[in-house]
Amino acid sequence: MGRADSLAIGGGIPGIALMEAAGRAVARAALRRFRPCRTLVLAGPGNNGGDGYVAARLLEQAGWPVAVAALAPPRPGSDAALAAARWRGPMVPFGPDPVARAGLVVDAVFGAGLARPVDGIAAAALDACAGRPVLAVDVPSGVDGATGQVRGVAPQAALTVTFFRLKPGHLLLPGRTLCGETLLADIGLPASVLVAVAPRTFANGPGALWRLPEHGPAAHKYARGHLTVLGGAAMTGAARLVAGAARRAGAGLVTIAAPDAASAAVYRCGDPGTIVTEEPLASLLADPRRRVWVLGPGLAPEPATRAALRRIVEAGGRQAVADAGAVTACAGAPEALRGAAVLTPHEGEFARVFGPVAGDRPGAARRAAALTGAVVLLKGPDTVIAAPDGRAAINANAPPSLATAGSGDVLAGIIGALLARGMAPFEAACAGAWLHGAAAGAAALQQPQGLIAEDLINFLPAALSEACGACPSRPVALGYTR
Ligand SMILES: NC(=O)C1=CN([C@@H]2O[C@H](COP(=O)(O)OP(=O)(O)OC[C@H]3O[C@@H](n4cnc5c(N)ncnc54)[C@H](O)[C@@H]3O)[C@@H](O)[C@H]2O)[C@@H](O)CC1
Ligand SMILES: [K+]
Repeated sequence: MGRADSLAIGGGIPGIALMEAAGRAVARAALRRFRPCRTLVLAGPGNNGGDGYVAARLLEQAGWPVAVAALAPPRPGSDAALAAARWRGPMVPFGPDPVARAGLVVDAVFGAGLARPVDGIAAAALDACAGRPVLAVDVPSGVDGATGQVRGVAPQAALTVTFFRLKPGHLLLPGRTLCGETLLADIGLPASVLVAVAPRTFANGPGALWRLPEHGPAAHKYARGHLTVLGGAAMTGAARLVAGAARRAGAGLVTIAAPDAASAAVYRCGDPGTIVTEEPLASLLADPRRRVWVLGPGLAPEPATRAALRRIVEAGGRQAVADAGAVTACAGAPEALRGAAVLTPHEGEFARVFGPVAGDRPGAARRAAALTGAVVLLKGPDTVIAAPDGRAAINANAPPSLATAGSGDVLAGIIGALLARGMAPFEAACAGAWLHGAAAGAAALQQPQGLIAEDLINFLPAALSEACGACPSRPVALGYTR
């Protein structure tokens, strides 16, 4: 964001014009969302505070009773100093006391320039915001815009107004929750600066599905991909969920390869696809049409699992999704994951192989992707998908109902199916995470309580149809003649 600002300023847009636009967006949001009330603007010494002075002036012009409390004066000659000079209304001492008397607090203490944990009187004033309506400028002060983590303290905002584009901290937890509702305002930065900035972090959406390869009318099931799920002898339900999800997500053919002991259980519980048992891996790998493999759900984290992954990867021309046991089987030997297409660990599994996430999900996922050469999908309510080339997407459409056993198996199956259908690993993982959340969202509308992973599978076709149906590049149907 800093680079976008300076490119725009270098391109002839004055910094104060951007600040005026930002402050105007904040004032407008206050006028729309809150009733006129005694309003306190907490202003920091940087440009975030500058936005606050502008908002204070405009709200006062709208007739609201406004006061500003400044943590420290802006640097002389800065845009923020100019914005502060244009504020002629009352100043009150900074601290918790004026916060306690305010009907609305505009939090303009720190934004993108947060440099260290918030402490002292700034922390006391922000702590005093608890229970009061807070409108945060750019981000609730104390939330790290790059990681979503709280540094020191941060208030719970009812509304956050941010500028130009969302930042990772608006999507990652706990930042996303602390923002309350997030409103994105256009402050006149031209979209062309994005090309120059070339961001490597994205908010995940259904866009990757628009590139789902299409198959002509003559395509047979192998053209839509043959997916093999390597299942274990215990926890047979996991392989079943993977296979069921993969079939609903459009794989042409799905096979579960499982030990003999598992077959009765797999058959008994529904219709997962084809099942082969006790067939040596070598003979399964002899068929080149078995291009995509999902390993892990229901497999034990043991050397045999690791060896199976290596054999599949080293067979060449194969894509492997490693989940759960297939990931943790490589604890202490992350290089064994090299050559896999997509890894889908949750934070605990991730830590066992790559070390603790330590509050930086995008950073941790990127490091693991660079180390293994695989796309790393770090699961959670704020799933991060990182590619070895440094791209990362943050997925924020997952409802809490997804936190249930088997939900990760469904995700692995979706990703496997999208790979089988010809998507590239990063796109398949991004699209898979989105579909998973969209299916859960649709399920929650029909059935707000009691969602289980099996139900999720049934909502996949609708989620897939909706996401693909939104595709602008699809040809328009010509209709039929009678
Ligand atoms: N031209 C621009 O760059 C624009 C910036 N905008 C606003 O500017 C903000 C970024 O401005 P800045 O880069 O000036 O940064 P901030 O205003 O977020 O904060 C920087 C200031 O806070 C101090 N500081 C940082 N962490 C501290 C801590 N923990 N305790 C005490 N002091 C601390 C720094 O020493 C510095 O003085 C954005 O969040 C946005 O609100 C908007 O006005 C749009 C235009
Ligand atoms: K702020």
